[in-house]
Amino acid sequence: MSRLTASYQVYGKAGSFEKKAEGIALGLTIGSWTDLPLLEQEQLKKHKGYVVSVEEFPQSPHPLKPDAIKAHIKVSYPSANFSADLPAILTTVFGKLSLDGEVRLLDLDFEEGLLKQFPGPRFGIDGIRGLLDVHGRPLVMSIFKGVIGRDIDYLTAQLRQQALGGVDLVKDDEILFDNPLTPFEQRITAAKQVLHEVYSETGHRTLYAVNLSGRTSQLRDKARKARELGADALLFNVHAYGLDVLQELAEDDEIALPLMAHPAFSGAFTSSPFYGVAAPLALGKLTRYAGADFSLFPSPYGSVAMEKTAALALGEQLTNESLLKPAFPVPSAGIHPGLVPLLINDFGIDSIINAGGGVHGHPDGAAGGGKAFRQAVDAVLQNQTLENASEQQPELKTALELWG
Ligand SMILES: CSCCC(=O)C(=O)COP(=O)(O)O
Ligand SMILES: [Mg+2]
Repeated sequence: MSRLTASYQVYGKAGSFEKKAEGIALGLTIGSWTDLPLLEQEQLKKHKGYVVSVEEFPQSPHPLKPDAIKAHIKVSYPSANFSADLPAILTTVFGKLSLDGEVRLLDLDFEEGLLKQFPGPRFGIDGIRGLLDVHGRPLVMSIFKGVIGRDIDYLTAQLRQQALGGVDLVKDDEILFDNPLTPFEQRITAAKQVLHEVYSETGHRTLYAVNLSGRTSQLRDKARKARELGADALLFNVHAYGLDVLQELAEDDEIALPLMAHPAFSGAFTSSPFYGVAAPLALGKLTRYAGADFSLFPSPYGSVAMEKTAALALGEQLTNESLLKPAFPVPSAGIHPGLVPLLINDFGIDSIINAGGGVHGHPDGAAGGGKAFRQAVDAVLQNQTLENASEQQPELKTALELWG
C-alpha cells in the first residue's frame, strides 16, 4: 500500500517538535495509539500516520516570538486513509491542521502507486511544441488587455496585432468572463478566423487560450463545446475553482485541449511565510499532477514578484523527472523584453515568456511589442547582449529605451 509524506514548517520552542509531530501524525489519522488495546492496535496499524523526521533550525528564530524557532516536520500518511483525489488528500494532510496556528504545508511526496492515480498534463511541453512546431526556444505569449467593455471587433483587431508580432500564444486576461460583448463561443470562432488569416499571410501560427469560466457545473459542457468549435487551448482560474475541477477537465477525452492554469486567488493561501501552502507545491507540483499543461506564476522580477528561490523551485516542480509529463513554467506579471535574459537564465528554454503590458505598451503597438520579445529571445539564444542585438532590431531598441 502506498504512502504520502507531507512536509510542514512550524514554529515553537526548541525540543518541542517531536511531540507536535506525533500529535499531527496521530491526530490526522487514528487519533490515539498507546492507550489502545493490542488487538485494536493490530487492526488500526495500517491506518496509522508516523513521524518521518523532525529538523530544528535554531538559527531561524521567529521574527516576533523570541523563544520560538523554526522546524520542519515530515509525516507519512497511509493512502488507505483517503480516496485517491486531491480534496481527500488535502483534507487529510492539511484540513483542520491548516487552521491550527502557524503551520505551513511545504511539500507532498506521492509514492508511485498514488501518483499513478493522477493524469498530469495531457500534452505537456513536447505536445504543445508539437502543436506549434516550435522547438529549441522559449515560447512567447501575450495577453489581451483592456477588452472588458469592448466588442468582438476590438478583440479581433487586438488579436491580429499580437499575432503579427510573432507571439506563439495569446491568452485571455483572467478577468475576462463570459459576457454579451465578447461571448465565449464567439471569441473562439472569431479568434480562429483571425489566426487563420494571419497564418495564411505570414506562415506564423499562434494559438489562443480562451478563458473557461462560469459555474462549475457548466464547465465540462462549455469546454466540450469549445473543442467542437475548434478552440486551441483553455485558460482556467484553477485556484478559484479548486484543483480537482482542473483534474476533471484534464481527464475528459471529449475536451482534450491544452489547459493553462492561471494563479489568480492563489496568493490568498501561498503568500504568508507562516501559513498556507508553499507556492512550488500549489502552483507547481499539484497543478501539474491535476493536469495543467502550463502554469502561470509571478516571476521574481516584474510588478507582482515571487521570491526567487520559490519561483525557481516552482519551475523545477513543473519540469522535473516524473511519471507525469512536464508542464510549461510561465513566469509572468510586469514582464518586458529587457527581462528576457534573466527569465531564460532562470527557467531555461522550456519556459514561456508571457507579457500583457510589455506587448501592448510598445510604442509600435502590440505587433511591435511581440517582435521585440521575439528579438530578445533570439538574441539570448545567440549569446548576444540585448544592447548589441538591438542595433539591428528597431523594435527591441525601442523597448529597451522605454523599459530598460
Ligand atoms: C500574476 S501572473 C499572471 C499574469 C497575467 O495574467 C497578467 O495579466 C500579466 O499582465 P502584465 O501586463 O503584468 O504582463
Ligand atoms: Mg492577467
